[in-house]
Amino acid sequence: MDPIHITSEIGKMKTVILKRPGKEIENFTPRMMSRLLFDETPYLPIAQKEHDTFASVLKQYGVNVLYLEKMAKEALNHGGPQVKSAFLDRMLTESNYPSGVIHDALKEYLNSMDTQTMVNKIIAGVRKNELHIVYNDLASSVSDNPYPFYMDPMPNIYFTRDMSAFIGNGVSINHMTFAARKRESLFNELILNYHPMFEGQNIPVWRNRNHTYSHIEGGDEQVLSEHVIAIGISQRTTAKAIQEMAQKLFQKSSFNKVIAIQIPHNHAMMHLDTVFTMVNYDQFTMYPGILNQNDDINIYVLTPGKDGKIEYKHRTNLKQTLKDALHLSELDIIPTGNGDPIMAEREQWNDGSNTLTIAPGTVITYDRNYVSNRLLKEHGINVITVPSSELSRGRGGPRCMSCPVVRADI
Ligand SMILES: NC(=O)NCCC[C@H](N)C(=O)O
Repeated sequence: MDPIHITSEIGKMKTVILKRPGKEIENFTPRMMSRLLFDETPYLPIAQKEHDTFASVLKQYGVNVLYLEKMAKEALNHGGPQVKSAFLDRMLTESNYPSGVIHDALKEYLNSMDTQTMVNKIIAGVRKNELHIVYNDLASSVSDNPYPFYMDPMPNIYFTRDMSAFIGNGVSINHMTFAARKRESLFNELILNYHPMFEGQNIPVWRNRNHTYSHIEGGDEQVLSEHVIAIGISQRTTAKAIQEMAQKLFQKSSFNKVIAIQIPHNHAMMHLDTVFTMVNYDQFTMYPGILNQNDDINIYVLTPGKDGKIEYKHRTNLKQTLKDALHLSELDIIPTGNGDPIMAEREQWNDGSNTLTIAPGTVITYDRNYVSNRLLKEHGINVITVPSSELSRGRGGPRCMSCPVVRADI
């Protein structure tokens, strides 16, 4: 079996990568929140408890749960001192210290820790009062302002869905949109290159993180079947990135159709999976607010054309487009909040459309979205709920908090 195997969004989940929330989610102030893409200041002990419940539900259903922070440590230890040094240089460069006295001091500080503490520290952020640096050059002296951090925390990293996505037997390691999240995928790159689970396995990289003008995030990438992938054109994923990805997938994989779905560009629905997810062979959830007054939405269906070119067709009927692509005669689209405009908007905000399917027709959702959950059950879905008062403050749900590596074929 390949170390990576994702041919659907719903096949029985075998292996998943999570990140347990740590100090990073309480190492910021209300003034930093919007830049760090948070809407609140979570209470860490409860967030951890809720996350542990989420992990234990996955384990009860037979999923092998891996932790990103532990895999990063294992990759660094396996790679040895040179890999560790290069990783720190890259992380410091992307934290705006490519060289100089601050770079050197931070590197020495981080290197003095055992590897797991170092990984956790990078994620939690480094405050200025943790080390005493004597500035000896203009650039460093000028950066000596009242801002309390040398390295910002990475509070969004528990949304492991977004920094990378496993697709088929390969991976996309994502160049993310906002500065608050860009460094996160350095961990995914490290794990792919040096973790014993992946190292030396020639894993196809459908797209790497070295892009400047286009970006993509895993919340927008959904494998619908072994031939079809849906990708959101969103606040976080550009049409150019989708086109580049389609080109690579059409050349080197079994995928021959990309359904690009254009969703509104705003923080409440930053990724496709905040408004649309697949929950069974022929069932999806959808937030009705993404459709216009005629129940239309802009969809572009990309297929391989002549001479390596890509053809695309504009469509507007989501249901029919999905039925055609998945060869289904019927399709059930279950509206978030049962279509009630107030409940739909409230529950979408708290990730009511962000269901995580762990087997066909079995999903994990947040308990707080009781209207959407009830409706899912009425449509025959087996709904397992997890507590969510603190986890939801980061604007992501069960799908966002999971990065599946292996699923059984459907
Ligand atoms: N796939 C997802 O929708 N992930 C949720 C990401 C939430 C995070 N606060 C962000 O804005 O990136």
